[in-house]
Parts: sequence; C-alpha cells; structure tokens
Amino acid sequence: MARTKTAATAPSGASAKTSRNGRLSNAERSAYFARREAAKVLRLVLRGDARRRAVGSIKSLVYSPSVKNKKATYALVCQTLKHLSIIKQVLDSASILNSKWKRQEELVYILTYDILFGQEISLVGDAEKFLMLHKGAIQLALAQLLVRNKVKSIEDLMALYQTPDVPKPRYVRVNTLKMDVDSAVLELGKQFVVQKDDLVPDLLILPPGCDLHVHPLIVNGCVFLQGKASSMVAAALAPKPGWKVLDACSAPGNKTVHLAALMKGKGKIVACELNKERVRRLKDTIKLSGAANIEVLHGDFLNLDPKDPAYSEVSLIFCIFTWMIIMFHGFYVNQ
Ligand SMILES: C[S@@+](CC[C@H](N)C(=O)[O-])C[C@H]1O[C@@H](n2cnc3c(N)ncnc32)[C@H](O)[C@@H]1O
Repeated sequence: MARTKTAATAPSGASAKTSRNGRLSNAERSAYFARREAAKVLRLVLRGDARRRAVGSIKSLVYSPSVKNKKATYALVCQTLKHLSIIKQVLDSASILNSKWKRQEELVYILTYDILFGQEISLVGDAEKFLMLHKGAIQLALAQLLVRNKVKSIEDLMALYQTPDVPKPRYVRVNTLKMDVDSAVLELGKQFVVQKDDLVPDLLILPPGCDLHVHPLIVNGCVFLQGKASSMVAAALAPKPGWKVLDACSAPGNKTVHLAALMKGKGKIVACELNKERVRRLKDTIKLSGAANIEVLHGDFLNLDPKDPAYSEVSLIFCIFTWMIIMFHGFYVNQ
C-alpha cells in the first residue's frame, strides 16, 4: 500500500530513528511536539464544526504564537482531516478508542494518520507506544475496509467519501477607495458575466474559473481577489468614516483595507501584526489599496497597553482571535 509521505512529522532527510545513546533525535523531538500541536488545533477545528461555530481557519489557528512548528503542524492537521472518515472507521473496527484514549482522540487520529499514511513513528510518548502496540490491528482494519468497499487503493477509497466538486464562482471585491462598484461592473463586464452580490455591496460575482490575476483592475488595486466569507466580515462590522479601529492580527491585510474603504479613508486604523515577513505583505496590500489612514504596528497585539491614550477612543477592535480581544478588554476593565 503506497504511503502518502508528507513532511508533516519530520524534516525531510532526517532520520526518525532514536539516536544510539537512547536520547531523542531532533526529528523525533520535533515530530513528537508537532503531533501534539496538531492535536490541539484539530480539537479546536472539530469542536468548532460540532457546534457549528467556526473558531478560525486552520491557518489562523496554526499562526497562533503558541504553535512553534507551524509548517509540520499545518500539514498534519490538513492530512488528518482529509483522511478522517477512513481513520475513524479503522479505529472503530479495530476497537482502539477505549475510554482512556477517547479523551485524547485527536492525538489518536493524528497518530493513526501517521501509522497508515504518513511518517514512521517511534516509541517516544505514551500515545505513540499505545498506538504502535495496535499497529497490526490498525493496518488490518484498513485492509478490511478496502475489501468491504471493493476498492484496491486508498485513493479509490477516498474518492468514495468525497463530495463531487461543484464549480465555485469567483468573487472580487471592488476597492471603493479607487473605483466605484458600477464602473467596476462595466469594466469587468467587457470580458466576463458580472453580478453584484446580494449581501456584500462592494462584492462582485464572476463565473467559476475565470483567471483575473493579471487583469489591470487587480494589478492596479481597484479590485481585490477576496472571497465572500472574507468580505462579509468588514461589511458586517460596518465601520463609519471617522472611527478609530484597531485591527489586532492584520496580515495579509485584505480585511484591513476593506475596513479602510468602508470608512471612506477617514478616521484611523491601527493594523497590528506580529510576524515580520507578514508585515511586509500587509504593507504591500495597504500600498496597493491606496488607503492613507492605516498605521502599521509591527508587534504583539497583547503587548499593547489598553491604558495608552492612543487607544482610548477606539470604536472597534477587530480580531480573528476573539480571546485576544477579551484579554485586551479584560485587562483594560480590571486596571
Ligand atoms: C490568519 S491571519 C488573519 C489575518 C487577517 N485578519 C484576515 O482575517 O485576513 C492571522 C495573523 O495574525 C497574526 N498574529 C497572530 N498572533 C498575533 C498577535 N498576538 N499579535 C499580532 N498579530 C498576531 C499572524 O502572524 C497572522 O498574520
């Protein structure tokens, strides 16, 4: 059975074997922590799904400062989610998830992914030891699942669980700092069938698959490639011209510049971003948008002083991580 190798749990080329002196190798150590970080993210995602309350995209959860090994964690979460229906059936038929391990089921999912499709795992933690004891049963359960479904490969099995791809329309947001919506409809309408979105006033719907990356309106920042979910956020908050807005975690900045457009460039937005590389990306987005009322702050939002007079008149704190706003406000209220 072909393994779908990912760089999820060990850096490529690194040995996953314990070094001769019995200590953990670097690869083992990073794999051990990446699995636990991935399990935490997976838990948030699955709980959010169960309550029908999104806790943030996988990317945003992985970008939280508490996650060290971002690349490996992201890959592990995505791969485990992709194979989750198979993993659950395998664990079910091998009767692996007893009451003790049910409490750590996300870690068990991650490890089962690695046993079946990912990297070799070694006996570095209790969960690893437990799962490796049942490795034979897990692999047998997968083989039986293939037979039951009358398929020969994992790919065929995955195809049985996949919903058919429905072509999605292409959404673009008109940057009203540079162009009005009707002019954008006219201009884009020369090439495509364009509809206005019924929910977000500055959002346009174009046919699936149309490539706009090099379109002059995209290149000059009159129009942004931005999905409907992303564009709904600033529209729902409906900031007024003249407001002071604090965007806590802002890169790449699409929502930041959308806020600026809705504020008609009046008032002020402080856009905070922790990651140096992403600050550069944020500045590029702002420059492209032409917004002149955004101040970029490179740093940790949680280190801002809520008593600083600069933030005393803030009307809106915008953040994908709600807990950060609570901490910021909580600190403010308590002091
Ligand atoms: C997923 S992005 C979301 C960005 C944007 N608000 C959006 O919705 O498109 C999250 C960003 O928050 C940044 N970030 C995470 N923790 C932060 C903190 N404590 N202070 C400032 N920025 C933070 C990350 O570096 C990342 O660029």
